[in-house]
Amino acid sequence: MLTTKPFFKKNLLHDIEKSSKSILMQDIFYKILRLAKLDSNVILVGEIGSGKKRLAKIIHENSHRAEGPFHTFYCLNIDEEEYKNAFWGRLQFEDNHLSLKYDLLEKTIDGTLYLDQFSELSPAFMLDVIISYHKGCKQLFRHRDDDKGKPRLILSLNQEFYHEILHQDVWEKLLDELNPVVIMLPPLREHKEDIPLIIDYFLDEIRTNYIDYKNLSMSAHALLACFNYDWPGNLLQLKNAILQGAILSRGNTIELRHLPFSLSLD
Ligand SMILES: Nc1ncnc2c1ncn2[C@@H]1O[C@H](COP(=O)(O)OP(=O)(O)OP(=O)(O)O)[C@@H](O)[C@H]1O
Repeated sequence: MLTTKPFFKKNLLHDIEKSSKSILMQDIFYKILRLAKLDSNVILVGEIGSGKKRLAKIIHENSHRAEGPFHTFYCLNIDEEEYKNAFWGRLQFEDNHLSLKYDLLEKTIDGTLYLDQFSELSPAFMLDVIISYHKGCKQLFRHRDDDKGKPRLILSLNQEFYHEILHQDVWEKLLDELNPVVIMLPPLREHKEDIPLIIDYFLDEIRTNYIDYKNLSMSAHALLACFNYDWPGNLLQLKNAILQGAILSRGNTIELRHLPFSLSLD
């Protein structure tokens, strides 16, 4: 299903400059918006909690698939049966005949399929998943003479794992099978200039969602500690720290003592 929606949302470029002070991040956003227009598959590489899924959604929302589904398939601890049903199709008896149903692929026709934590799979299983995806699509779209409708794949890879497989055969094979654009997402400590903006965003989210937290703010001392800390768990860790601070401050001003202890050690 093609939509008449513009590829780039109105004022999005302006929004990018507003949402990140880091040249590194702005550059990634510009790249993301350019590739969103295309149908290429994407591999997002980054540390835990660095914003891979959020970026995947931005790609989806700014593509011609925006009106279609965005579906996440979580690869951590998937059992074989679940995987087989998802990609290989399951037999179904309907209207007096047997047919193959591809639940996951059917759910994401005209949309985006996000394979979260893809690097948790063994290399052999990774290739199996991708080959099964191609086979499933071939079956599903066998009556169509083009690729329209085929879900776009976005894979998330943990940064450490990426460095491990970079020189292995499996990486070459993945590139051959997917022909992807690879985007490297920096950890938060490499775009610290965004920390005040991101904290504002999280505070605002809490103020909007919880009536008892309407007056929530953060002291300059606490903000400085957040700025000085390295955030190994990236945006996810920062988000949780702000949430903890909000609760302990009872919706008032978050002081350094309300934040996780590790911030006071820096
Ligand atoms: N630029 C941003 N501004 C505000 N919040 C953000 C930003 N990027 C990510 N987040 C939020 O930070 C949290 C972590 O982001 P996300 O889930 O996208 O990370 P991830 O890299 O996919 O995580 P994981 O490694 O656990 O799969 C989410 O709650 C997300 O909404």
